[in-house]
Amino acid sequence: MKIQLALDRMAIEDCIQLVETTEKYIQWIEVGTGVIKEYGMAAVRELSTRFQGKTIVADMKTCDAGKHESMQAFESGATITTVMGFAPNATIKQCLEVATEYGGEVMIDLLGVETANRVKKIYELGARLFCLHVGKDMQQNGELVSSSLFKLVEGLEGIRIAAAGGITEKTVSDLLVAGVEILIVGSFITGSTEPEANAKLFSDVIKETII
Ligand SMILES: O=C([C@H](O)CO)[C@H](O)[C@H](O)COP(=O)(O)O
Repeated sequence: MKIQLALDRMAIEDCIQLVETTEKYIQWIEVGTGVIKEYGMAAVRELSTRFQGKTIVADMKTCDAGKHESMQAFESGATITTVMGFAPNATIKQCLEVATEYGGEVMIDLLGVETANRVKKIYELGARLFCLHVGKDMQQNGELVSSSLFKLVEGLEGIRIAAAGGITEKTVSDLLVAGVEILIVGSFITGSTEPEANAKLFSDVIKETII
């Protein structure tokens, strides 16, 4: 089980400060798409250099130019890069090939993917790390990561499942029980006036659920 702290839509200084405040409780650091769009790969370089004990996820959300963008992520110190599940197979394949070359991994972001058949195809390309994702805009309509999303990955052997989208201390236990291994949490921690307390609470609930 891993907690991935999603750093999004904030200044690089705030990203650093948030990780320093919460690092006892988190294992993976997501350099969010918004942060990458603001600062470029310098953000990934900065966070991977500062927090060498952590797994760095570059949330590239690649949907084309798979080879180039994955190389950018790994060359900048990322351990994992993300590619959209609706990207062309050729793009996903390139990302997976580059990850193998660099000894990294690819997380398939299933935002916008609606059928298990599509996920099976991606699995056949070699992907093993999938993220069930309810996007920011969908959250505004009251949507949450729910059991219906798990149907997308049902029956796929040897995969690891991540989940993202408005996860809080109230929803994390059900996700763990449903088989999520990587719990991606953003606003619950980063949008809080007490990020350390919320990170601790999140981690405590997980520990209690696992026991
Ligand atoms: O990936 C994310 C989103 O698409 C914005 O780029 C978020 O980092 C992810 O959803 C986690 O954030 P919260 O929903 O705030 O927990």
